[in-house]
Amino acid sequence: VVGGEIAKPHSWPWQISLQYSDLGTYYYYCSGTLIRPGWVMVAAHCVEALRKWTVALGDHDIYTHEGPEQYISVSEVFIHPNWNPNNVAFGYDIALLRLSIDATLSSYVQVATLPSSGEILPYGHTCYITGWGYTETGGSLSAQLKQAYMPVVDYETCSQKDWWGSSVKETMICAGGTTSMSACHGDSGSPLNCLFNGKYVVHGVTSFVSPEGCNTYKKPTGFTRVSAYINWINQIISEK
Ligand SMILES: CC(C)C[C@H](NC(=O)C(F)(F)F)C(=O)N[C@@H](C)C(=O)Nc1ccc(C(F)(F)F)cc1
Repeated sequence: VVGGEIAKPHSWPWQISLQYSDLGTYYYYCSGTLIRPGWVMVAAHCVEALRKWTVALGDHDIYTHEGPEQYISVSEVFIHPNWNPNNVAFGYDIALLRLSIDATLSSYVQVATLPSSGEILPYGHTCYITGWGYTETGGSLSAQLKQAYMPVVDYETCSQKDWWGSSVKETMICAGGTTSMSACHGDSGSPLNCLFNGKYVVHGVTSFVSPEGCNTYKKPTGFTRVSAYINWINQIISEK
């Protein structure tokens, strides 16, 4: 997350970090959102590699063990069938991870609220991106969870040719792009938390930033629009 500030610890209790272990060492890889006690929503581009994934819940500083963390292994990965690893512009950058056991819910670990199917946010709607990704293009991960205000940019604006043009689809959400805040590498899969009647609803899954740099003018961060995938999510969760 470029810009913004360090989040108040555990104020985004559905935020998870996706780690993989290699010879006993854990590596932070991506972020995600707890959507059921036994299910996590991430970006498809995070889980293409066949790895032993572990989800860390109740985390704030990814490098120190502070107490409330739960580490749960992933038993199955469901990548959206239409995801094309060679073209993030097609969309479908969403995947679901089945946890080997259900997370224990507490004030540190909560399930996110998802939007209703087809819900579209208006231009300027208040959202926050949260994540441990790079704090600058070419920088490094943030040890502590960060948050940044990212107002929604509607499809009409975001698909203009000097913005993302035809690379953005209606199954995506654009946010930021004219402020000093953006997602950055490592924020992949992070939730876009949008205020609705005083509650935060997770409307986006962090998908892409400009190859020219994370916070590029008129290249807002691209998110998978969760409300376009509610039926798929419910189908996977109910039958598995
Ligand atoms: C691995 C990538 C698919 C996603 C990767 N995502 C991220 O770094 C994050 F954290 F913002 F989610 C990214 O944006 N990487 C940059 C370097 C990139 O490739 N951006 C990008 C590429 C193509 C388009 C296209 F095709 F849609 F125009 C848009 C952005």
